[in-house]
Amino acid sequence: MTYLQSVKWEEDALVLLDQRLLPTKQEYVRLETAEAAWHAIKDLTVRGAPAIGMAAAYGLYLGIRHSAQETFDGFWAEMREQSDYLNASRPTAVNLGWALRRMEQKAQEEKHLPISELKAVLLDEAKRIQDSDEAACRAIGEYGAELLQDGMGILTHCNAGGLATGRYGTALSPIYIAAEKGVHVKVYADETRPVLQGARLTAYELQEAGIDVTLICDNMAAMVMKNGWVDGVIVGADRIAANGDTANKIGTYGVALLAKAHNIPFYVAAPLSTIDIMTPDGSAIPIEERDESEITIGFGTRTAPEGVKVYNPAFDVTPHEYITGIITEKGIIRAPFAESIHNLMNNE
Ligand SMILES: CSC[C@@H](O)[C@@H](O)C(=O)COP(=O)(O)O
Repeated sequence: MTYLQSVKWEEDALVLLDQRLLPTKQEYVRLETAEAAWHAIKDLTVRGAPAIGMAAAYGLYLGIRHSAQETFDGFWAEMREQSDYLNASRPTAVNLGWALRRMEQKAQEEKHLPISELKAVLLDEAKRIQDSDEAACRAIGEYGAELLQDGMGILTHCNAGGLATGRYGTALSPIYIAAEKGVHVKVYADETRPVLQGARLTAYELQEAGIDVTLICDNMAAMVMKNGWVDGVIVGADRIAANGDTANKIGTYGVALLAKAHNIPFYVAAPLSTIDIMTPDGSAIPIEERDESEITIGFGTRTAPEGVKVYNPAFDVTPHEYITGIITEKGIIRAPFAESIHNLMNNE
């Protein structure tokens, strides 16, 4: 399988695959400041919840690596400021805040170190966040692959594949791992309006990996299900509330309703870092609204009248009652989700 790494630490800089350019161009951008990382997260150069978390962790290191502070208190004040700044780049994916908190916790644990050594420890922590995320994605794939059988049709929405994280991704990981074991499914990839992560990224990476993929417009999912071509849905997540309600790319809720209507199991695949036990239910998940130009001038051509009112939420929330199971690196959890999530997170 072709493996395009979307987040790398290379020669003292954060290096990101520019996901806005795929599938026609593969270009990496080199970022050396927290401001550059903030903009890359905001403008979707790097995207997908876990990758946003990794980029933020490296971004925080970039923000403090030249700090002239000599005491921990001074350094900590600067670090908190940079962390709050990066945390404000996008509101929905909880992995962003999760990764920043993990960096802060590391700084507190190692506060006795001289500042120069503490900086090195923080860079190591960012690398560890990336490594543990990639391992979690592989484990998600192992659990999820058990749900798949040769010849099944699987529908997915947005990009929660290797381009959203490491080699395997979250929602696509079961498909890749199953293929490694000789179990081949047929994937239907929703193109995912407005910015087409499904078309540009999911269809691209599955095709590169030699997986049978068929691209459909979002509004074709019902027909494809009615035709009997879909045996299961697997999507990623940007934030999962304590009761299992799940925020994912806009359109996911509609897919879940369709799956329910057609009696098709609907799975969410996500690492534990995407579960936010501080958010009681979906109504408390902040939903990012993005610029109207994503809809009116999507790809360089104006497709709507000047001045038309536009509503552009980037995510929606699927209530837990439409979710068959959540595939995590610790196994598949099922209803009652509040209880399953509580048990899972308290055993961590
Ligand atoms: C792996 S993140 C979950 C995805 O399914 C999806 O919602 C996503 O990639 C997030 O969207 P994006 O706005 O591209 O960052």
